[in-house]
Amino acid sequence: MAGASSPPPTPKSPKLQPPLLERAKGPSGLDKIVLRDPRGFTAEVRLYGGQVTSWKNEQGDELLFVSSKAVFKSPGAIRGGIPICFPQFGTHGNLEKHGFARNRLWLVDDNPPPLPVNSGIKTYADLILKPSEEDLKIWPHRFEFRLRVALGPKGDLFLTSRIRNTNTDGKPFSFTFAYHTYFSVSDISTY
Ligand SMILES: O=P(O)(O)OC[C@H]1O[C@@H](O)[C@H](O)[C@@H](O)[C@@H]1O
Repeated sequence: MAGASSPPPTPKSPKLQPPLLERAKGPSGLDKIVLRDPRGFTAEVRLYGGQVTSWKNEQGDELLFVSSKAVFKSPGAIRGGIPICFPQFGTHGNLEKHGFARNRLWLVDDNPPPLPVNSGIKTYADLILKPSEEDLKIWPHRFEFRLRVALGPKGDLFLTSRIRNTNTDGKPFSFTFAYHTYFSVSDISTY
């Protein structure tokens, strides 16, 4: 029809090539996603905790620390990598230390709302955490926590967190949050 204009296309994130993203099993049989960048960097994110537990450069050097005694199953938290402290950091509230997100099973987010496209990012994975009915008993706020883990063009690791209030009554809530990074160091005595 003359004069009609169609809406601009919604920007789409680049589609992942299957070899770059792989679902795999961790030491305790838990699902993890392995991200492989064509340039040789890799990262692993576990559904348990939405926790990044490995980040390697193109030489295969591990950049994160994970304790050899780490336990990868409920109800504990994985000691190492990048635990996500939410909805409480440390003991700043009445919840268990560092909140419960780090010891919940996250899901793969198959349909995340778009994020600004960074053309240098070829590999990323999206996870989502929503509270269970049990969680709502200890923290009565409905939310969607979306996490994108991405490898950038120089091997940088990008974590993008989006937390949405889905309370049906629109009631606001506050929270504290941290990426509790455990970086690998060659000699702790020099730090
Ligand atoms: O021992 P958690 O509960 O995994 O917490 C990890 C660390 O969290 C930090 O905030 C504390 O200062 C450390 O003492 C603690 O080791």
